[in-house]
Amino acid sequence: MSAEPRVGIHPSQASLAAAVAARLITRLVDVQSELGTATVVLTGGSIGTAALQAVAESPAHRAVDWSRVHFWWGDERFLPADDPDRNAVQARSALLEHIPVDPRKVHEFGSTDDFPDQDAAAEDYARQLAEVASAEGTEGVGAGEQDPRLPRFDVLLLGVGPDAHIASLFPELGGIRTRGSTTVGVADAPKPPPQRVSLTLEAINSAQEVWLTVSGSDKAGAVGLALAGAGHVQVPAAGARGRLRTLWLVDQDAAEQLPGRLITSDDDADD
Ligand SMILES: O=C(O)[C@H](O)[C@@H](O)[C@H](O)[C@H](O)COP(=O)(O)O
Repeated sequence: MSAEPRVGIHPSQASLAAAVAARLITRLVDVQSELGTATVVLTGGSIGTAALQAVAESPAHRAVDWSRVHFWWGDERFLPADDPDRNAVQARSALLEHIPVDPRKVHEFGSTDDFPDQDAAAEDYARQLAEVASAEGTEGVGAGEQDPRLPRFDVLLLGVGPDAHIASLFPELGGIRTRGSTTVGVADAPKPPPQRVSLTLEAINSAQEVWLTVSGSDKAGAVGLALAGAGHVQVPAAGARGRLRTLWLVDQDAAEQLPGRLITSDDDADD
């Protein structure tokens, strides 16, 4: 089971980041009231980081019990643990250092400090995912049968590159074609640094809700192609689907080449 994409358009990058933050807070509160613990998968990139900063700045974030939120990442740059280009380092300074997280629930990808290469870091992340999944069991799972190798992802955030990559799954490369594993090491990413680790498309698509957050006219072609139904090997963003909801949250500039039938305001994105 997977959900057809819905699109919400925002006037500017700042209003998009604020809207993603407000949605995320609301979703986490809702999941916590139903299940106790909630799980979010974070993304790197400009809008992903701006949204985390907007969560930190929103007084509403106090409604979330952050000690009962699990944080995972969709991908990571394979660099030293404290490198400022790591998605996790950026997420820490944008949000995680400002809220009372439980450090045992913050699951960063391994770094060059601890692993000889990106494949070893990817294997370790798959092991961590499976371990948390087995501790979680199948209680309170949402739409569809839960993959035993993966915890329940309530919201999975993705950025989209101008080439339509998501996480570190780039067009036509090995990562986007990977089947049968939940994570993958990437050796040849066209966006620096070349060495990265990523969830696979099958892991991404196990999420209850997938939100693709996109800003800027350099992404308009990628958004247009993905929503016009392109194939996921050429246009990885086209393949991202949540089980319950697939939301494209974009700003006006990124929406320039959207197929007309998909143009709605953000208020309609949930209909
Ligand atoms: O490591 C990364 O770079 C990201 O995880 C990547 O998938 C990112 O989200 C997109 O490239 C969009 O990035 P921007 O919003 O900065 O263009």
